[in-house]
Amino acid sequence: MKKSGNILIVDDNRGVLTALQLLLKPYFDKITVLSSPVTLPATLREDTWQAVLLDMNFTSGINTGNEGLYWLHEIKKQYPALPVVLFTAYADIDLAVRGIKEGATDFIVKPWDNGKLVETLLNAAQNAPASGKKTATTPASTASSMYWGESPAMQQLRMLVEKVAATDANILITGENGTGKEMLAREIHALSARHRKEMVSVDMGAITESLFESELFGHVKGAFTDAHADRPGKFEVADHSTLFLDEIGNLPYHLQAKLLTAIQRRSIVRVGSNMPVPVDIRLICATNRNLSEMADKGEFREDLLYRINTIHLEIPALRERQEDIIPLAERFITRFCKQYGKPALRLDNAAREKLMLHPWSGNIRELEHAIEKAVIICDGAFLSAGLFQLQRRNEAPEMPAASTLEDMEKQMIRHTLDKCGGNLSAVASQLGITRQTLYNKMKKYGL
Ligand SMILES: Nc1ncnc2c1ncn2[C@@H]1O[C@H](COP(=O)(O)OP(=O)(O)OP(=O)(O)O)[C@@H](O)[C@H]1O
Repeated sequence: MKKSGNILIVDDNRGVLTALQLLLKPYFDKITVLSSPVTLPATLREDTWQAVLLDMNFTSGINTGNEGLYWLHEIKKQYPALPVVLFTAYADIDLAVRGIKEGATDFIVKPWDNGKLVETLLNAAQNAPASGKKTATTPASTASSMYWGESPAMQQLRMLVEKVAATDANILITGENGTGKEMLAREIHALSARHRKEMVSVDMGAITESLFESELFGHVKGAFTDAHADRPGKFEVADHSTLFLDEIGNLPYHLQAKLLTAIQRRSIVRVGSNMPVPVDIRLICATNRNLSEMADKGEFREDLLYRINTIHLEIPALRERQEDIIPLAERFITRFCKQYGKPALRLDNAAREKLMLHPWSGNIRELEHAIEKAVIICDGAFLSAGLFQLQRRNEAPEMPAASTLEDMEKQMIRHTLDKCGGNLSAVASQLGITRQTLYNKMKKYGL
């Protein structure tokens, strides 16, 4: 029988550890046991793992299970795709359900049934990406810098992503502009067995109709005037990898059939050839449009929609997950402070409030840009509300558009001077700069 890779068992009862080592020996290549979770992070780094069996109650006498949940969290932060099975001494369904919500794959109640325990662990190990190769324990931080956030909607999305990333199911990602659809596609690719090859992206909104076939399916030399050599299309380039079709809702109706044929047949034919070339791709599509509504109106082929949305992931708008605004902003601040060689800046209270109240119609992209501008302009230790000139949709800009950073800074100072009736102390404080810096800048810009 083929064994199921490496398993790590954490439990503070040595008798349990010994029993499980004996029981699981025929099923796993390597069984490592830890009687304390303290060394768990280091042990995880030492090898690749297909599953972890994690006790929930470590501190004798305090059987709240919180310590188990804490360690579950720690594992999932670093290794989101690694299956974790919870092991609990009590049939504490609430706790187990909480664990499942927080990313555990399954749970086993003590005293356990041997057959069921083996089955549960083998199932979990099978769900590790890449049949249990390195991806199972590739730290999330190396996958991408995507921040999931604390909101229930994003946590739920994360759970779903961890389940489906390792499969080859076609995925449709929807969400408003700037919600992170492409970033999510990259995250899924990074968590999948296909991550060794780069994901191939195509912006369907940017492809001209005349180039559609050649871009996606390639061409052979002489197929048309400019076809000076054979050239593979994106489908072939993405062979054994992920093909990301962004803005799929912008694909004209008559071209949708051609895309459908390629997906259905799992092969393409280069323009000017009649030889089908098989392709093995995982398809992820994204759009900010409502494809079901488009299908109802006859603007999007229903059969294509059915093909591409085996799994549908909807990213909520940023305004619908307010609790994620400040943590995201703080991540961007750290990143841009490093990028622009600034000391670690912090948001002051008024700025926090302003960011929380803004509707962010441009979602995370808008927030990212707002933070970048504020970090560049800020001179003090705090990012103040005045540094965020946020514009609401359908509202005249607070200031006319500026073409360069200096223009922008000049306009921002002029605008704040007007707003504060020329009170320089108020202007300096609103902009988060010292009076001296304000004088210098006013002099520089002739204000
Ligand atoms: N969860 C996240 N954590 C950190 N940064 C994010 C996250 N989501 C999005 N971003 C950042 O926000 C910006 C927009 O993200 P992305 O391009 O993935 O959005 P999109 O939904 O595909 O946008 P569009 O609809 O315009 O194509 C990017 O710079 C990305 O780095």
